[in-house]
Amino acid sequence: LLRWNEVRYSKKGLPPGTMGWPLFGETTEFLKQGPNFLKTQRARYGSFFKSHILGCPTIVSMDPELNRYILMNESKGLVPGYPKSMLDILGKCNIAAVHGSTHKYMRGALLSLISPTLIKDQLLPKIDDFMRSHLSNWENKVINIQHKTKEMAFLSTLKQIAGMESSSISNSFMTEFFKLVLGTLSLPIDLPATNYRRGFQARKNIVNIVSKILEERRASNESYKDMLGSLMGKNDCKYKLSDEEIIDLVITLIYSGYETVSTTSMMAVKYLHDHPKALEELRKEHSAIRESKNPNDPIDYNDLKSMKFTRAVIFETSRLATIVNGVLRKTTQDMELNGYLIPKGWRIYVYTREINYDPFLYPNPLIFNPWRWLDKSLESQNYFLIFGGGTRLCPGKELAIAEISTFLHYFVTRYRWEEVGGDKLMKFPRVQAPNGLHIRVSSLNNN
Ligand code: HEM
Repeated sequence: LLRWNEVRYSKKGLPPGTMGWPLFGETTEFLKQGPNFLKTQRARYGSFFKSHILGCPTIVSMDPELNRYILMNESKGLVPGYPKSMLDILGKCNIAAVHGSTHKYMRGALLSLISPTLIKDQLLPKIDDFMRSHLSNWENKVINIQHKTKEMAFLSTLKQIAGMESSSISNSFMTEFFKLVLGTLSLPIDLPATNYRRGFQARKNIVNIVSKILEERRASNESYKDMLGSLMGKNDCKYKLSDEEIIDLVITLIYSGYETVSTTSMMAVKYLHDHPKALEELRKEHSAIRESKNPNDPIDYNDLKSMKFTRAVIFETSRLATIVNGVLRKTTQDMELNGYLIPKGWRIYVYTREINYDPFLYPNPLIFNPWRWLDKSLESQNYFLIFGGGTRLCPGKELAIAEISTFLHYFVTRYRWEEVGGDKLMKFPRVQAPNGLHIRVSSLNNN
């Protein structure tokens, strides 16, 4: 069977590599050995090789320059190639499902909600208000920081979208959203009790919740200063979206920022715990900001811009933990890439993980060293792909930094913490603590 499968994919012009077993390909090796499997294949076949993973013939590209080229050239037929379960559940107007002019329009609508001016005037005050109360009364408790950061990422975004505080609606929305996330990461098997079926049902429930909010708002004639308010704005909004598009945009916003922001926050807590010098420097930055204010004054935009070391901690955490291993594209036509012929419909795994550990780009790459990012030019290098690149460069980058920075502000100025210990951390295929990451928290002022 192995041989037959290799012959089947031995078309002239394809990149080197192996295809594994019919149907399953090399998925087991990929999931079990993760990055090591890809590194071994690279050692054998170079930085551009073929494989068959997660149900699809796939080209793995690990070359930084080629990766950038692929991300810049969507118009040549290199469109997002996310799995079916993800696209089904996130909706057909979801940003990853649309291309060309529709993508431009949806992206424009999204960017209009998170511009620097809006972050400054509307979003940051909401984020501050949320973090201030979310991070209260943690002292003298054992906290599962993974759970808390997940709640935080979801509820803080919901507040920005619909001005919603913790309530029965936001809690049922959160329960449904967690099911939706699991569904997008599952195999698309539509049978009762599968995560896929549950995720799909959760989507329907979320559509109902948001539709109801839209109806109520239309009936009330009030104007709302939040993202939904802008999207529904009749005359002053440049982007006119249907209800279906508004709902899919809401799901896009929550989904894209959820795991990225929560996991980066959790891993920052982990790395800061393990590196007291970095924690001391970070605390110094935040204490100085706090001392210049009254206890109830919020963090403002100038404070945020002054948090140079915090920004460095966020980048170093994203780099070292590799929260995003890479992004997926697929070919819409047969095409030539890097001197090879790639058939239509093949997936391309733009694998960026190894760049993060390249000793020439990041000396001592396995050491947590936020100071390296104080050299601002590192952030604008061509190989910096932590937030993607090209036409789909993460539009939420600065918003994510605002959220994580505000979280860290209240966390390090209010508390000290130690790990309870023994919690397992997985780095691949997703960064997560399967049984939670537990910390014992005490008040900073009690010592
Ligand atoms: C540390 C936090 C974050 C990281 C590391 C991150 C990373 C990324 C990456 C790598 C991509 C490129 C995906 C691709 O090319 O297929 C991306 C796209 C995207 N991100 Fe983020 N992201 C973060 C936070 C956020 C937040 C808070 C939002 C909310 C607004 C967001 C919204 C999006 C959207 C909508 C896209 C798709 C853009 C498009 O297709 O045009 N991200 N992000």
